[in-house]
Amino acid sequence: MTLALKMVSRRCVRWRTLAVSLLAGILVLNVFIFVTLPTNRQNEVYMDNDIFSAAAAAASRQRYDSRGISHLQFPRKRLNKSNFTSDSRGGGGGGGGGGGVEDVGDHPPLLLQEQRGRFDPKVGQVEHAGASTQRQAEGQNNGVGGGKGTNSDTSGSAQRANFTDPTVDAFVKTLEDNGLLDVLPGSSLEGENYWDFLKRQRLQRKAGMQLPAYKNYKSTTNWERFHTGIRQHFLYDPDKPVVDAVLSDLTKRNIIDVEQKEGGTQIKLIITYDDEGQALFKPMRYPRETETLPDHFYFADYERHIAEIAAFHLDRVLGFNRVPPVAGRKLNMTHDIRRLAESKLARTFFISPAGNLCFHGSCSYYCDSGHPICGHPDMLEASMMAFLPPEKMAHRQTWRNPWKRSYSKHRKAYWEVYDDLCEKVKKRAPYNKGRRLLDIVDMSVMDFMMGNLDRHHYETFRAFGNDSFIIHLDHGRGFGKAHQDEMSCLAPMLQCCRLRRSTLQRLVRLYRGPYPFSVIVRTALSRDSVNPVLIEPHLEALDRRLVKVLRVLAECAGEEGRTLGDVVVDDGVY
Ligand SMILES: Nc1ncnc2c1ncn2[C@@H]1O[C@H](COP(=O)(O)OP(=O)(O)OP(=O)(O)O)[C@@H](O)[C@H]1O
Ligand SMILES: [Mn+2]
Repeated sequence: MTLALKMVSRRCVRWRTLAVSLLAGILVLNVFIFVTLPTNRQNEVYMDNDIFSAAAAAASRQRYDSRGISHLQFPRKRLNKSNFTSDSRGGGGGGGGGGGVEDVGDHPPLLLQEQRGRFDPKVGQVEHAGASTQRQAEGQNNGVGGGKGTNSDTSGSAQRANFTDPTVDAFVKTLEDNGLLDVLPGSSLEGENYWDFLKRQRLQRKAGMQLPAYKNYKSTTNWERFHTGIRQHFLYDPDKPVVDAVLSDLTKRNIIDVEQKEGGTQIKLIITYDDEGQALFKPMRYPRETETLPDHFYFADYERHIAEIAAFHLDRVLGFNRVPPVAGRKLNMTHDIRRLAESKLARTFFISPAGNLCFHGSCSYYCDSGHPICGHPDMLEASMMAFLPPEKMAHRQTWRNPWKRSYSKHRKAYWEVYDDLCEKVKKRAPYNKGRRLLDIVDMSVMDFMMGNLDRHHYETFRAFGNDSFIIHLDHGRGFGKAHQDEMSCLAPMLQCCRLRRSTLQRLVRLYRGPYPFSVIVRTALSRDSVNPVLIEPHLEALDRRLVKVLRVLAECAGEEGRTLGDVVVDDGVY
C-alpha cells in the first residue's frame, strides 16, 4: 500500500516536472517570437486603452490599407489611463501621467517611417513664395505705429510677408464670399492697424464670470488687479492697463525672496517681490542661436527663457489672451538670487573656470555641474512669469491633452498613427460641448507657430466649470528649431478639420497684411527688456508657418463631404 502510494506520488512529481518544463518551453518560445519578429513590436502604438476599441482599430487599419500607406498590425493595448477628464499631474501611473519626462517602461522600437500616419515631415510643406507670391507693397505707411497704448503693428519698417500660397488665396476668397471674414461693419478697412482690428473683434467678446474669491476683493497691487480681472473667457483683458503694469513690475520691482519650485523637470525658481507678488523664473542657459539638439527628443530638450517670453507675446498677437504675463529680466545673481536663496539652493553656487558665477539647483533634468546656469560674470538673464492666483483663492484643474505625445523614445501616440482620434474625443465631455475642443485647436495652432511639442497637460480654473478658456502655460520648449515646421503640432486642427471663426479671421488678417505676422510679433517683442527676444530665423518661421496653417485647413475643408460650416465654427468666443 505504502509502496503503491509512493509510486503514485513519484509519478506525480515526474508529471509535475514535465508540466513545468513544458511551461518553461512555451515561455522561451514566446520570448523568442517576441524578440525575433520585430514587425510585431514596430507596429505597436502608444495609446489610451479607453478610447480604443477593436472595431475602431480595424476601421482605421482599413483606411490606411486602402490608402496604401501601410499594413498596421493590430496594436496591443498599452498604458494610459486617460479618459479625457482631469487627472493630477505626475500621478499618472503606467506612463500616462507625469510631465515632460521620458516615460519609463518597456519600449518597442519606433514605427517605421512608412508606417506613420499622415504626419510625415514632408507632408504639408509650403514652397517658398516665388515672384508671383511676393506681396505687393502698397500703402506702406498705413497703420504703422499701432493704435492706442503701447501696442503697435510694426517697428516702422514696412516689410511684406514673403510667403503666400494659391490654395490659401482661393480659400480666403471663399471665406470672404461667404461672409465669414466680416467682423463688424467696416471690417475690411484697408490698412487698418492689426491691433485696432483685434479691438474691433473684441467688441463681440463675452467675458463671463469673475473668480468668485475676487468678487468683492479690494486689489492694492498690480498682481491682485491681474487676478481680479481674470474672467471665465479670458485670462486678461488687453484693453485694460493692468497687464502692462504687471510686465513692468516683473522687470523692475525689488526681489525679496527666492526658492526652488518643487516638481517639474528643469530648474525653476519662485521669485517673491517686495509687494508680495510672485513670479516663476526660468534662467537663460544658452545663447539665442542655440537650437534643440538634433538627437534630443522634445522631452529632453532644454528649456529656453526666451520661448516663455515670446509665447506670451505670440498668444497676445493671436488674440487669445491665455498666457500669464511674462517679461525678461537681467538679474544680479549675487544680490538677487544667492543672497536670498535657501541653503539647499545656495550650496549649488560655484565659480566656473572662466570666472563666472554659476549654479545648478536640484531637479530631475540637467541639475548638475555638467549643466550649470552661469552669469556673465554674475549678470543672468531670465524669464519671469506672473503667478496665477494662489490655489486657495482659485483652484485649478489639470487635464491631460488628448493629443499628448508619447514621451517615449520608442513609441508613437495613437493620433500619430490613426486619424480618428477627434471622432472619439468630440463625443466625450468636456469636448462634446462648449468651447473646449476649439480651444484645443487654438492651442495646437499656437504650438505649431512656435514648434512646441511639449504639451502634455493643460489647466483650467475650476470655478469656471468646463465652458472656460484653457490657460496656456509652460512654453519653455518652444522656438527650438527655426528651420523645421513640425506639422504634427497641427494634428488637432487637421484631424478635427475645424477652427474657431474668430481665430481664422485673425490668421487671415495676418496673412493678408499689410504687415507680416513676423513684423507684428517682432514689434511686440521689442518692448521687452531683453530684446531681441527671438533671432530672425524664428520670426521668419512665423510667416512661413502661418501659410501652412491656412493651407492645411484649406485642404481639409476641400475634402469631399465637408461644408464650410463644419470647418469654420462660430461659437461666440472672441
Ligand atoms: N504662472 C504660473 N502661476 C502658477 N503656477 C504656475 C505658473 N506657471 C506654471 N505653474 C505651475 O508650475 C508647473 C510647472 O511649470 P512648467 O510647466 O512651466 O515647468 P516644467 O518644468 O516644464 O514642468 P513639467 O516638467 O511638469 O512640465 C505648471 O504645470 C503649473 O502647474
Ligand atoms: Mn514642461
